[in-house]
Amino acid sequence: MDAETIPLRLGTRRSALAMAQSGMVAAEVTRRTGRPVELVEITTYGDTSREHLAQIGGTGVFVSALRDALLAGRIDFAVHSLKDLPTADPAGLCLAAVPEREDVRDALVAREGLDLEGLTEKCAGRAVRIGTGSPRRMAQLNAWAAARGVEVETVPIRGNVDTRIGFVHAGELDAVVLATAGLNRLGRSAEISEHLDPALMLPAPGQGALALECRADDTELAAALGALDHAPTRAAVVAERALLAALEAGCSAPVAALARWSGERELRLEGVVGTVDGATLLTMSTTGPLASHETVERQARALGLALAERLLAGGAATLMGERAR
Ligand SMILES: NCc1[nH]cc(CCC(=O)O)c1CC(=O)O
Repeated sequence: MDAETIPLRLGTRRSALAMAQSGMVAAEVTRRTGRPVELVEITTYGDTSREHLAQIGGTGVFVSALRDALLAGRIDFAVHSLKDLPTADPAGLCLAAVPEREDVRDALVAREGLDLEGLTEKCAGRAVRIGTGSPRRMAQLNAWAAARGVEVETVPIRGNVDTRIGFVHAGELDAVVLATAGLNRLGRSAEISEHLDPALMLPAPGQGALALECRADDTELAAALGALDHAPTRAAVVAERALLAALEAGCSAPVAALARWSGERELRLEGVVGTVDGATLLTMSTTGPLASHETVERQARALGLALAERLLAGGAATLMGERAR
């Protein structure tokens, strides 16, 4: 067989979201490179464990089995949700492409299609029960509730999108919070009752973006996959992840970050660090007019670092430390 017609093996988790994401990327790789792509299912610890994510150590549980398969040569490339990727660069692998980002916002899926306001009215006299296991979402929901003088009880849940939304249909929860991007990719955007404004709920670093990873020595494939790269998205997630890395926070810490372009050379980065109970939220932002004499990625990273330093000077480490007590 001709090298060009041997299918590329794309490793994917078996969850509906992972399959949807991998299927979309596979089609796009074929469209842009002419290479056929076959999906190879990989089971990760994050899929089999029933423990809460925070308890099994957070970062990387969805990712490491795919990386092992890559390094062992069982697959040629993998698609990850960027927000699930640990910030450390893995030895022997390269980030071949960051495709254009989906909607970055979190979404509320609530009973009777209500929004947050509507829920608080509906549940007058008792706490609104909202399912999420994410310390970042808990912190911001609790802060919102405190500012409004309403009662919200966050309920830790895990499981795939179906399971989570099922708690609402079963009447066990009033709502759940999920990433809009995931729901859109699953064709379930009609179930969203409110897109949460980033001013209320700043998303996780990398949310809505995907990462295509292959072996670093597979330079030909890396170059081919590069056709899917979207430079503005890559710069934005580089800034967000630089902030996360500098705070030394994993996905189990209440940290949010979002970089948005406002013009061709202006990247605005916003970060939130808080306590899970929402009693304190530290929100800061910075805007980088990016110079043309230096690479965008380098400057995006510097932006993330600078904002992290300001957050740390403002007490971010203490706030994150309070989470552990
Ligand atoms: N932590 C799980 C995870 N990783 C990526 C997404 C959604 C897709 C994305 O953000 O790109 C989700 C589910 C969720 O947060 O609702």
